[in-house]
Amino acid sequence: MTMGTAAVRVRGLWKRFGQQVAVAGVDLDLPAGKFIGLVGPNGAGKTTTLSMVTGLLRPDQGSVEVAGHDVWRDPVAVKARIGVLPEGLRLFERLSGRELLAYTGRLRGLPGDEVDKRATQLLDVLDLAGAQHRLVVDYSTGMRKKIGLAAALLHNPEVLFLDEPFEGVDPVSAQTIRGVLERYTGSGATVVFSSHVMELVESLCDWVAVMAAGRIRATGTLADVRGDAPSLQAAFLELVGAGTRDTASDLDWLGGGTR
Ligand SMILES: Nc1ncnc2c1ncn2[C@@H]1O[C@H](COP(=O)(O)OP(=O)(O)OP(=O)(O)O)[C@@H](O)[C@H]1O
Repeated sequence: MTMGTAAVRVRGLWKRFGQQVAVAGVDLDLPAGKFIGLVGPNGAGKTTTLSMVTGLLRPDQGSVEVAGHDVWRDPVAVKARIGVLPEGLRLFERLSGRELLAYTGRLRGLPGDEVDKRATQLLDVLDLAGAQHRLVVDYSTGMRKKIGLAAALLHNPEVLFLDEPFEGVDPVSAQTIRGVLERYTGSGATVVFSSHVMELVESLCDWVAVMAAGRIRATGTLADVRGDAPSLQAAFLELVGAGTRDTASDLDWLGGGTR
């Protein structure tokens, strides 16, 4: 894939769960080689969108292309080119971290010695070398994110999708993950990650898509989306119209007063 082409191209994407419309007609072009943040409040539809984009959830309507291939017509081509760290990551709990990477690498069709080499480096960079022979079931939340990230990177994907990768991760591990991702995008790969933490997106991303109530509300470079607002957070609150409600008056019983 050449620079300048879209890493992800979404057209007319819809998903309903019963009465609930989770994704309401999303169109999105995400440029290759960027660090991209998909931001929005809880329930905006980020996870549902990423699940459909990565071939984990079938859309009601619409199309998705990743790295030039249609996700639903050509799933094998797409899955070979992407890495995914899903929300609520499920791992093989009774494997050690090292075994999990070995298994993932072989599933990806990599030769055994290459898997060993890459696994050793990833475990080292992600500060998991000391825990590599412990079972995944005994890993902490942050360690699980890191081993999940290692598994998603092992085959050197063109596009990496991360759903809330920093949730439950301590600042030191977050810095480590960040370093790995920056190096990876620096080499021309694309990272798409979802988050509701604006400061994080602002400090990491060069491109953002703002989502609310199942729709894309703004998309573009960080500077474009931020506009004249002092921060992405402020721009975001303006976009989704959440800055005006006086929440304090709704909770007048909270603190002090009657119990
Ligand atoms: N499997 C499901 N069944 C029913 N409703 C669902 C399902 N998955 C998502 N939803 C609903 O769709 C909407 C979008 O959810 P989604 O998880 O995509 O949001 P999100 O932006 O990822 O939120 P968060 O930041 O809280 O993870 C929500 O109203 C949610 O309740």
